[in-house]
Amino acid sequence: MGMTISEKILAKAAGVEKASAGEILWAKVDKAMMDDILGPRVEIAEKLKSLDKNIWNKDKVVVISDHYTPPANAKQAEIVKFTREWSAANGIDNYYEFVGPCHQIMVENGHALPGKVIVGTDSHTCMYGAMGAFATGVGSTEMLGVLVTGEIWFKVPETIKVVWDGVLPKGVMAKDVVLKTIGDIGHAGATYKAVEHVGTTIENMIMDERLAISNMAVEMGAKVGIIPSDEKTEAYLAARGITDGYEHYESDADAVYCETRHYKAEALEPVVACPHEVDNVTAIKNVAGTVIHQAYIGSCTGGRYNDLLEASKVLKGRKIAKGVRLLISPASKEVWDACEKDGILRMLSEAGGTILAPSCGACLGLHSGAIAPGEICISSTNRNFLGRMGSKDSQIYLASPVSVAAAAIEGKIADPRKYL
Ligand SMILES: CC(C)[C@H](C(=O)O)[C@@H](O)C(=O)O
Ligand code: SF4
Repeated sequence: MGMTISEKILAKAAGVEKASAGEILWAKVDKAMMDDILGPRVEIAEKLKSLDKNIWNKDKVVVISDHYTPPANAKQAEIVKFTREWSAANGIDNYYEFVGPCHQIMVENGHALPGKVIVGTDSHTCMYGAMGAFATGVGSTEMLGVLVTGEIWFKVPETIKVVWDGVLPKGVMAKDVVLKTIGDIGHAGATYKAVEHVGTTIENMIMDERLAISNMAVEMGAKVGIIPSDEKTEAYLAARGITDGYEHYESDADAVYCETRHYKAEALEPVVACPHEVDNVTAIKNVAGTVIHQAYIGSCTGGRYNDLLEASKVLKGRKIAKGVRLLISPASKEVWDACEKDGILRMLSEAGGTILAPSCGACLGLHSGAIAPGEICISSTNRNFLGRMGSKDSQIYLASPVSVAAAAIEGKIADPRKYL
């Protein structure tokens, strides 16, 4: 009986020949990521000191201040200062701040490589599954164990295989693919499972699109959301000067899956996740005309170069509706710079968009872009829980960047395909 990609990566990390779903094993961690909100807080630092232990391998630790940058108040500034100083005092060279959400920074800087085991103090660490890594979010206490031992235990997850074949229609993006998948599997339907995304639709996706898919694995309860790495992954890494130090894995033809789902890309139309659950998914045509007050394009889910590029194609030569706010937060400084160089930010701004700093910001209502009571926001982010982006008396529709852009033009939820 063959192995799935997850079983293979975990077997390698545990130093064993074979691993099967359900087994418990201790895996060596290749990279440990901590963000400013759940990372090296005072408790972790105090505990580490009291254990009088050193960090197992400082080169394998990455710390990123992203949820509280730019700080909205003194408290947030203090947390960023503590995170910065803790990282310096502990010899963590891989420290980043004010450059955007942690997951985009991890991928852009080559900290998420194929075949690796990566854990992070953020639930969307699963995003690196798009690079062919076994990557998952952990709590601060588990991270403390990793910092000291360099290892963590896993129950090898069963795998759900999700096959998307065919060519996506114009105006339909990876975000529609993953929302449709989550809508069908349910927000807890993949709890503690690995979801493996394969098929010609996925193979033909650029990395920016694959990252959006793996980013949302946790929104169906999954441990990881893996896409087998390939020549596109290699090219993405080579463009960043990384040509070795990783290995490709793919599932065996006779690997065992607990479930397999098949989808035809041509049948997919633009969808939204309606308030207040990510799996409350329906076709845009069923909610078209819903008035919106804010349109948001940003976050580690939907703020990448391709997201802003596709949104700019919808908005090119057009203006957003009077009374609507279109906020755009590039997923990183690198994305900002590239979009500025290519005139994309200018185009979005001329359409009436407001460009915000690369940050977690509005995605979880921490600062720039929070929404008021009674307001409705359509957003390219990954969560629409009650109060997620601000007031508990507001509503969030999750959609692709082109659907967000179309809604900004009309001031109400609209099908993006008419603008392309
Ligand atoms: C870190 C934490 C506050 C949270 C997560 O773990 O995902 C946040 O990033 C989010 O998107 O809800
Ligand atoms: S951008 Fe949003 S989803 Fe991503 S890490 Fe930040 S808060 Fe979490």
